[in-house]
Amino acid sequence: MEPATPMEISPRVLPPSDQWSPALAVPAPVCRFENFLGAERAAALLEYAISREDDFTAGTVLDPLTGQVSRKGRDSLVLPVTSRVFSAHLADCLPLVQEVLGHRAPLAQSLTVLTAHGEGGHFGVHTDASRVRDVSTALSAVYYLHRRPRGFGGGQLRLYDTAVVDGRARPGESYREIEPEHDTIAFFPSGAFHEVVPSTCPSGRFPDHRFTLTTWISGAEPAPGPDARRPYVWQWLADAAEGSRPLHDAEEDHDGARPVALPPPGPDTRLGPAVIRRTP
Ligand SMILES: O=C(O)CCC(=O)C(=O)O
Ligand SMILES: [Fe+2]
Repeated sequence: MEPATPMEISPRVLPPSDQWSPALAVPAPVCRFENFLGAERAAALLEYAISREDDFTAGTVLDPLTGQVSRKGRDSLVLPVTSRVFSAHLADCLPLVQEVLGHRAPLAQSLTVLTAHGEGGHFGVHTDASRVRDVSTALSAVYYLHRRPRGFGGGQLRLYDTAVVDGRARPGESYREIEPEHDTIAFFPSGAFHEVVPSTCPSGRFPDHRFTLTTWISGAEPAPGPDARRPYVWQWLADAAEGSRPLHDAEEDHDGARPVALPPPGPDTRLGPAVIRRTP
């Protein structure tokens, strides 16, 4: 068959205009790893989380306008933790994550909490501005754990697009949903609006909850002024998140998490841009 000749769409059909006013919907960059810790370590970590049932407390939020700590819009259990091994694994992944997300700022420290969502568990739309030093350069990472077969329903992570209209950014209405699959981790900008949709847990048993290790990764110092090299998407996300930035300069995390320094990536890191480039 002869290939069809392209037809010019006449300007009578599509008249020229100098009045374009594009409304962008920019998806938040996200990077997911499957089998992040591997079956054995993931299973051990899940059993550890379950064994600490009595130590979890109700998760809090920080009101961006008043700086008040409350439980508004959130029903999650939390337990602040640290883990040298988890931090080292994160550090090994970060060069690749930064490349995929178009992230350029240096990263130095992380805060981590274990969380559990059961029947009616949820976390309303928010940014992670209250957890990080500079929301325009920080990363959030959520590592998921659950028993199989899964004892909960729902609980997807919804990552909202940013709408940019006439150069002004605001949270969009469209979103991408991430399934909380066992032994997977999702990295995304802390300035991106996101939520945990309500979960169900028919058995009501703690081992059937939706568990996470949630981490916020920041630079050591607030990033200096506007950075000309910062990709647009990070600037837009930061602009849209501006209203959610807490006013007070908290020294303490509102769920009790403590910052720990990230180690440098290991010398025999398997996960790095160089490894990807060598792949044919
Ligand atoms: O559990 C999740 O999927 C996300 C949790 C979250 O957004 C948070 O703890 O700030
Ligand atoms: Fe969050």
